[in-house]
Amino acid sequence: MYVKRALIKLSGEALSGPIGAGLHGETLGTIAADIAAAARAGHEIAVVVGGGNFFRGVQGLAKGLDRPSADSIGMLGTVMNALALEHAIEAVGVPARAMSAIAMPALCENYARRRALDHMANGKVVILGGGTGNPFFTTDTGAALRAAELGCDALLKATNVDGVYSADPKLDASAVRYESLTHADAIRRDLKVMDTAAFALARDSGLTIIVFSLRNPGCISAVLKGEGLATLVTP
Ligand SMILES: Nc1ncnc2c1ncn2[C@@H]1O[C@H](COP(=O)(O)OP(=O)(O)OP(=O)(O)O)[C@@H](O)[C@H]1O
Ligand SMILES: O=c1ccn([C@@H]2O[C@H](COP(=O)(O)O)[C@@H](O)[C@H]2O)c(=O)[nH]1
Repeated sequence: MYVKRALIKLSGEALSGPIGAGLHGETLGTIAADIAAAARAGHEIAVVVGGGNFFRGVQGLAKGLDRPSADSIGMLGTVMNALALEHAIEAVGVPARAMSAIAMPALCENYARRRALDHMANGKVVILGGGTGNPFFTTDTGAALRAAELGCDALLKATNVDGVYSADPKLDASAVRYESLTHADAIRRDLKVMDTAAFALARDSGLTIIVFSLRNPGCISAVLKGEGLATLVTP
């Protein structure tokens, strides 16, 4: 499917490239160039960034933090990624605006739906940090929420696997890849590529999810044109 207005959920872990944690400059540059090319080609783009390359709430729980504190640290990690991506996209000549669900006005704009829509209409790539702004959620759910409220044509989940499998392909070599499935299938089979809340919100909003790997340069532009290897999760 051709996607004019897209919400791209970018895995934080993918931004760490071969170093496995934090930010890998070359990987960040490659992804930013791909997003910039898509914006130049006329796609309206909002990006929700994950934070797995810096911190996930579960890591904090293991250190004895309570869930809200641990999740707050995780959300801060996503804002760090948003600022890095904003800079990398602007460095290749496309205007971008980082917006945070948690107010930190010295660093970036607060997220506001109408303002984000204005930026997109004016050709800016909007990068959304802070997830939903609430603990007990993930950036996948944040991505489904923003995709619905910004009227996006699809949610692109850009990650480190090339689609949705019958089980986690990193843990089960016999897992079978789906070309397409429904949100209800994904929830019923408890497929962990996204959390259940994200699948349910996408289902209730009639939002198609496209899951694909970030491994190949140019993959985001290709998927937006309806090309490339991906799994479609449809209503
Ligand atoms: N059924 C499945 N099909 C495909 N991938 C699956 C499945 N079950 C679990 N996974 C795993 O889901 C992961 C995708 O999550 P991703 O890396 O995008 O994490 P995230 O939490 O959304 O982002 P971050 O890296 O920022 O934490 C893959 O690493 C993959 O191994
Ligand atoms: O709405 C949200 C989004 C995220 N968090 C916390 O941030 C980390 C990193 O996000 P990922 O989706 O795993 O990339 C997550 O583990 C949560 O701890 C949040 O609290 N609320």
